[in-house]
Formats: sequence, C-alpha cells, structure tokens
Amino acid sequence: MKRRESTCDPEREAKKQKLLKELGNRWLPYLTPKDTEFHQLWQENYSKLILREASSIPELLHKEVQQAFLILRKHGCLFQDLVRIKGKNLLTPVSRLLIGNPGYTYKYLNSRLFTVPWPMEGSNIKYSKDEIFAACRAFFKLNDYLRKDTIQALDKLHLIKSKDSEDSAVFGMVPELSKNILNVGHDMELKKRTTYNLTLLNYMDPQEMSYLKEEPYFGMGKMAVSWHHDENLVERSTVAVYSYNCEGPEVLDDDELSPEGRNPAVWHVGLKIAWDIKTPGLAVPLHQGDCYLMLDNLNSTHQHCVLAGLQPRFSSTHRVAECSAGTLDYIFKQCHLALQNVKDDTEPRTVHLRSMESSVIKQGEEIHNEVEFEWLRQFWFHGHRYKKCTDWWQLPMSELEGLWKKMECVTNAVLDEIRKERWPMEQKNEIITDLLALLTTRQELRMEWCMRPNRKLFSSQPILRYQYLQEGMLGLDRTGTR
Ligand SMILES: O=C(O)CCC(=O)C(=O)O
Ligand SMILES: [Fe+2]
Repeated sequence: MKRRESTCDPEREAKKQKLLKELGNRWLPYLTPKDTEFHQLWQENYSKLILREASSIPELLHKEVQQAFLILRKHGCLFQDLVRIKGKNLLTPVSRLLIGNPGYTYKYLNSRLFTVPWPMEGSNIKYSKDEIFAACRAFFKLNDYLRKDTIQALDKLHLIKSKDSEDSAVFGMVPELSKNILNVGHDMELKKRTTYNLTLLNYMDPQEMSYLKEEPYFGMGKMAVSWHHDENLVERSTVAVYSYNCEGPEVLDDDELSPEGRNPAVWHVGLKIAWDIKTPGLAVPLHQGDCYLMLDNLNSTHQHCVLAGLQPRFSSTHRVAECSAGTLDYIFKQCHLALQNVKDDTEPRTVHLRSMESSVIKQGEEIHNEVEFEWLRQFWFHGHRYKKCTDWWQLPMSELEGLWKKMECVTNAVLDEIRKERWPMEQKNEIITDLLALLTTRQELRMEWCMRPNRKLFSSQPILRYQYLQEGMLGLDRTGTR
C-alpha cells in the first residue's frame, strides 16, 4: 500500500510553471463547430475522440437511461464527493454515484467509491426499491450497448490489430496454428480494453452552484469538471460517456448568444493535448442523448474537461477500472493471507502466531494497513450513502472489520512476543525496524483520517462549503480541481 496520497511531482510542477510563464496572460485558441477548421483540427489532433449523436442510439435505450437518471436523483442517490488534492479536502461540484460489477471499487482523487452493483447475470442483489433496480439495470444495458459500439469504433479506426492484417504482414506466411494464437491474442486485447466494469454517474444543476470555476487556459467559460486525465484505468482502455441534459428548450441560437467561442448555454466536452500550448483546444457541444468515446490512449495523451451549460445535466461515464487491488475478492484474499499466521485453535482476543519470520510479520502488518485505510475507513467515511440503493456492502464490510480486529490482536501479539528473550537480536532488530515504519504510517494515517472533515459538516454549513471551494480555487492556480 502506498504510504500517502500522491503529492505534487516537482518535475511536473516545474514543467507546468514554464508553460504558464510562456503563456503569460493571453488565452490559447480553441475551436467549436462554428469554426471552419474545426473538423480538420478534430481529424488531425483529436481523431480518437468519437461522437455518437443521439439519433444513432436506440430510442428505447434513451428512454430507459434518462428515466434511470431521474429516478436516482429523485431518491437522492447522487452525492458530492469529498476528495483530497495536494493535501487539501475539497468537495466536488458534481454529485456522483458509482454503479458496476458487484464487489468492485474505483479510486479517484484519493477517494475510493464502492459500486452499487448492477444486476449481472447470476447475481442476486437486493435493492432498496424496485425503481432503483430498474435504474441499475438500465445502466447495465447501456454499458453493454457502449461496449459493442466501442469494439466497432476501434475496428473501424484499426486501433486494435485486425485478425489478419499487421501481424500476418510482419510474419509473412503465418501457419494456421500461429494465426489462431494471434486471433486469441487479438480478442483478449480487445476484451481487456472494452469490457467496462463500472460507470461513474455525474450530475450537476448549474443554477444551484453559487460558484463554478472559469476554464483557465482557453477562456472556455464555466467548468463543471476541470481539466484532467481519468485515473486508475486499464492501459489504452476506452472511456465511453452518455450525456443527458434534462430540462428546458435545448436549442438556443448559437451565434446570438456567443458570436465568438462556445455557446455558454450549451454543455460541451473540452479537449486539449497534455503539455501542448501550440495545438488549439476543442470544444464539442453535447446535446440531449449524445455519447462520446475516448478511444485507445486518448485519455493519456490528452486531457478533458466538462464545460457547463445552463440546464441540469447528467452523464454516465463507462470505464475499465484497473481493479487488481480494487475488488472485494482481492481484499478478502489479502486478509486471509495475513491471518494465515494465526493458529486457528485460540479463544477470542488472544492470538497465537505461527511464525515470527520478519517477512511474514511485515506482510501481515502491510495488509493490516491496507484493509484499514484503503477499505474500512474509505467505506465508513462515505457514511451510509450506499444504503440508499442497496445493503449489498453491509455484510462483507462487517466481515472485513472482523478480520481487521483480529489483525489488531496480531499486532499486539507481535509486540508481546518480541519482548521475549528467546529471539536472536538480529531477527528482533529486523522485525522492529519494519514494524516501526508500518506503525508510524498507521498512526499518521489515523490522524489524517480523523482530521478529514465529515460530510455532514460540509452539507449543513454553506459558508464552510464555499470556503473550501475557494481554497481549492486559490490553491490550485490554473489547473483547478475536479
Ligand atoms: O460528464 C462528462 O462528460 C465527463 C465527466 C468526466 O470527465 C469524469 O467524470 O471523469
Ligand atoms: Fe473524466
């Protein structure tokens, strides 16, 4: 487990400051569909961004998904997240909900979100309301639709080596058997990059936000989500977004409202190339039910932001989250590994250790930290938000808590044991050195978690809430917060 949240990388910061200096006070150029070179710029520099207009998506799917968003809003299932950026606690302007494979989690900005499970085949999930079940089912359907659509888009752009093309050309006449192996490899790669395992829903009503940050580089106007790369995704996997602005007349005369630049009444997705101040940015308007795909490595070579319009808007952002250390199965396995060092036959509260091997002790204490800070505290910090939709997490989380309690006893047992004469000095020193580092981390992280403001404080005290947003604004110069 990483000891601390990532702090600011000095090299990146220096690089950023250099670009900002070069930029001075001027705005960088960006294009919208009103500009004649818009499509050319898109083709040349943003070709891995694909827009699917609403009209190309089945009507029934639109209906179900849009209904689902409204149901989740009606039942108060979306929440602003308290995140940590560069050591500061901030409240995201957008409200969010994570839906996805049962037992999966997604970590962004040092905050772990737990999925409200969608009803996959073979899963038996209890939802708090039938309407919420229907909503989760709608996002599961949308997920499947977008997965298939993404495969088509990748194939069309030849972004995944097609079955007989590149590989065969390299190897010349490929024997049948090798060809099959190549095909299997191709299919696995395609699957890896397109099997969305969760979606992060976003919602914001701009009229309810007293303060929204201005886009800092291009002068694109108010942002709902600042420039960023999406984190913790499988390499080169696509992100697929469904966009729904829900009320009011959609079309406002573009040119009348803004003779130059993007129309501030309409929601847009903004794109720019990371670390590049030469290529103009792109602002793509999003109308009701439009989808966009960020294919292949677009998310790492480019950054995106969301530019607010006037109406409330939802989005569903489907991702292949990198979950090697992010599923319930994984953390249970880890806990069982740690507790293999405990003899089974003991009465509660006293544990007998099997081994005092320093590597075994170290591994146990590392897992102890992992389950406490990456799972239990993350889960309880969000209070009972998941209960609004389902009680799915309650049982496994209390099981994890039971395992953690046992690990607390293990730590005490190690400390008792190490005092005894029988252990050679060298072994004692090794254990104590490892233990000291891990227990120091534990203590520091406990303090840090205690200092995290609790969300009740945020929601009940508008002034404090505003103050935090302001701090975020001032502290983060032109990059902003999400
Ligand atoms: O709402 C959108 O269009 C995208 C939101 C986004 O970038 C995110 O949630 O990471
Ligand atoms: Fe994003």
